[in-house]
Parts: sequence; structure tokens; C-alpha cells
Amino acid sequence: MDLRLDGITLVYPDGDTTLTAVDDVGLTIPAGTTTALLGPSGAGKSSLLAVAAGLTPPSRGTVSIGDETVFTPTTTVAEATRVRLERIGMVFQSPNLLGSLTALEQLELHAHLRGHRPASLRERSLELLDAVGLAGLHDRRPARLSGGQRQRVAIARALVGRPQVLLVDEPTSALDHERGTQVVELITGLARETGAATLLVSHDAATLGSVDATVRMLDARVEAAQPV
Ligand SMILES: Nc1ncnc2c1ncn2[C@@H]1O[C@H](COP(=O)(O)OP(=O)(O)OP(=O)(O)O)[C@@H](O)[C@H]1O
Repeated sequence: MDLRLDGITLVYPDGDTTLTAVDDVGLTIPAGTTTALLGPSGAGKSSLLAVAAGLTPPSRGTVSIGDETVFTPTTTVAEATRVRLERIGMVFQSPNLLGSLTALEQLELHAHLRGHRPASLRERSLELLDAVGLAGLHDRRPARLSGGQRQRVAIARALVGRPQVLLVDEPTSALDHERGTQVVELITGLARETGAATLLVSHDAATLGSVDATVRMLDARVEAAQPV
């Protein structure tokens, strides 16, 4: 399903005044495609991602998945959490893995906590770990994985609940150029295969050869989407 942001504005209180972090942003990400969000520090990229994830309610505007409006200025925390758990996968800058769990267990626990408990969960998790290039490393704990491998576990984990939307914040910041490019290729390929509408924040335009579109943010606003 498509992800649609309509007229998103996010205003933070800032002492006696306010700061507009996102200013009337509209963006559509078709199902199965990846849009990269670029722009200088402070442009509003993480703020827009937080609104798309339902972590922060917009001050104005709506977020829709398919035909359904899921986040508005009045969406409750409980409702936003439900939508996020059921429909949205997230990959953060840091993989945030649990030190005592194997790669496979990271995926299984994540799915359990979200209420996804199909009989085939183990197979699905193994398949995803294979898809991210970790065949044979399912039993490794994070301490025995490289930084790039940990990031791949986090990507597989985000997809285990078959999310309709995938939101990715700076997945390559800890990786060298070649590995960063590979991780973006992996995300765009998985988005295509799973149909997830994917929004990926990046600082590093050189790693984005495989994305379907790029959007540049500047001073809280976006320029028109550019197909690459
Ligand atoms: N919780 C907050 N309260 C107040 N202001 C905030 C908050 N979070 C972000 N801001 C401000 O909103 C603006 C946009 O910040 P944001 O983190 O979205 O930018 P960014 O493009 O993601 O930057 P970076 O690339 O450095 O992560 C900045 O001016 C920032 O200082």
C-alpha cells in the first residue's frame, strides 16, 4: 500500500516561541518503492520520519497508508502505537539489538512482541536472515557480528512482521561507502519484494544509486521528488 503524507506541519515549542521543524510537506511513496530523504542537519528529516511513524503527532496534516488515514493531530498514543506495531517497520541509525539473543531470536522476539505468531515464524525469520546475506550466522549473538551484519539483522527484524511501510533512519552512517551502498541496495530490493512503501533518511547521496526517488529537505520544506 502507498504511504501518503498530506500537508504535514510539525511545530515544537521553543522557549517563549515555537520552531517549525516540518512545514506543509506532502509526499507519496508508492508501495514497493524506496524514497530517500536528503538534506542538511536540522532540515527536519528525523522530525518528518517521526510523524510518518506515528511517534510524534503532526501539528497539522495527515498520514495515510493505502486508503486509510492513520495519523492526524488528534490520534491517541494508543492508536498510533497499534498502527505502528501492525503496519510499520523501523530501522534506526543504531541496530539496537539485544546482546543476549542470537540473530534468529532477535527476529522471533520482535514478531512475538508485535503479536505476529504464525506457525511459520521460524522459517520466515530464517528466510529473511538469508535474504539479508546472513545465511549460516543465525545462531550468532551481536558481539560476534560486524557492524554491517548487525545492521542487516535490524533490517531483517523490521520486515519480519510484513509491514506495509518501512521507515529507515540513516542506516549507513556507521558503514563505509561500499557497505553503505550494499545496505541501501538490500533495503530497496526487499521493499520491492515485500511491497513495503519505504522512506529512508540519509546523509550520504553517494550510497543511493538503487533508490526509486530522492527528496531533498531544506528549512523544514521539501523540494519536489526527483526520480533517480
Ligand atoms: N524535540 C524537539 N524539540 C524542539 N525542537 C526540536 C526537537 N527535535 C528537533 N527539533 C528541531 O527541529 C529542527 C529539525 O530537526 P530534525 O532533527 O528533524 O532535523 P534533521 O534534518 O533530521 O537533522 P539531522 O540530519 O542533524 O538529524 C531542528 O531545528 C531541531 O533543532
